[in-house]
Amino acid sequence: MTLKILPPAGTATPGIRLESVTLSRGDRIVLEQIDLHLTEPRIGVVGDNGAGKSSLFRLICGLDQPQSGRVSVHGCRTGDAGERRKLPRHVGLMFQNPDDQIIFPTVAEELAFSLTAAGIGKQLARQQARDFLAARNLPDWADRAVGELSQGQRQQVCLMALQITTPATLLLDEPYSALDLPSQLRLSAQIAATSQQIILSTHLLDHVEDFERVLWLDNGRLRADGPGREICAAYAQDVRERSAVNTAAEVLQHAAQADAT
Ligand SMILES: Nc1ncnc2c1ncn2[C@@H]1O[C@H](COP(=O)(O)OP(=O)(O)OP(=O)(O)O)[C@@H](O)[C@H]1O
Repeated sequence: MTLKILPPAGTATPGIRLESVTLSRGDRIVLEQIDLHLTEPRIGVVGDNGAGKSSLFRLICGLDQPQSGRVSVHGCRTGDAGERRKLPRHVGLMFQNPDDQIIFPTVAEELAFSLTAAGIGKQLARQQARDFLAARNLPDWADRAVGELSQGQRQQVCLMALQITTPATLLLDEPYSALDLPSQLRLSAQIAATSQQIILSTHLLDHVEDFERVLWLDNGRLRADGPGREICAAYAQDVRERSAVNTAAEVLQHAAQADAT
């Protein structure tokens, strides 16, 4: 094994840095030798199922630690337990499945929890949660039971629970996957109106092809990194080519089976 000596982390450097990061789960390498410096306001992440998109997000928000390399988020090193406690001020993750994120029974309680976790007193947090909903023309959502909301509405609650504490970066893991078309358009507009840095993974390339930067993860490796339009076109072309090869192989297999019978 080659040991790589890394220079001291640039704690004053803004943005998100991954330096020679490798993450394994069991004996499987999930992300391999990833080097990234993420400073653009809108960054997309694309790649097949299992490519490592959610794993990348979990590393950035400090939920997982790499086996080698290091991650820093706006100067906060995720590998340092003391600095990790400050991470929620810098970055928030919206999980792929809202039910993995939501803890509290009502919308106001869920939003207030984000604030108390950030150090705001309970009473003030409750009031700020209600004010936040009212400012979004959703005052009647405050006492709604989260369990009675649709999947799209629960996703909206998750996004608001991140936005209310205004971390510098929002990580959105496949936020469109369960949304109908009107809800996708609503979420797109919400994202466009958000001042924070957004890093968004998706299988729906339309949602990121206008982003200035898109990362293409392929089997745990960074296959390409560049302007959204270019990377999305290259990924779509690759998918088309692979599926043409697979289809041809299936046709040959069926023909061989037919001959054998
Ligand atoms: N808890 C876990 N234990 C073991 N392996 C895991 C675990 N979570 C993810 N993996 C593996 O890590 C790899 C990357 O998974 P990840 O969820 O990051 O992919 P993804 O690109 O987000 O996929 P998808 O598009 O399906 O959400 C996969 O091979 C997956 O099987």
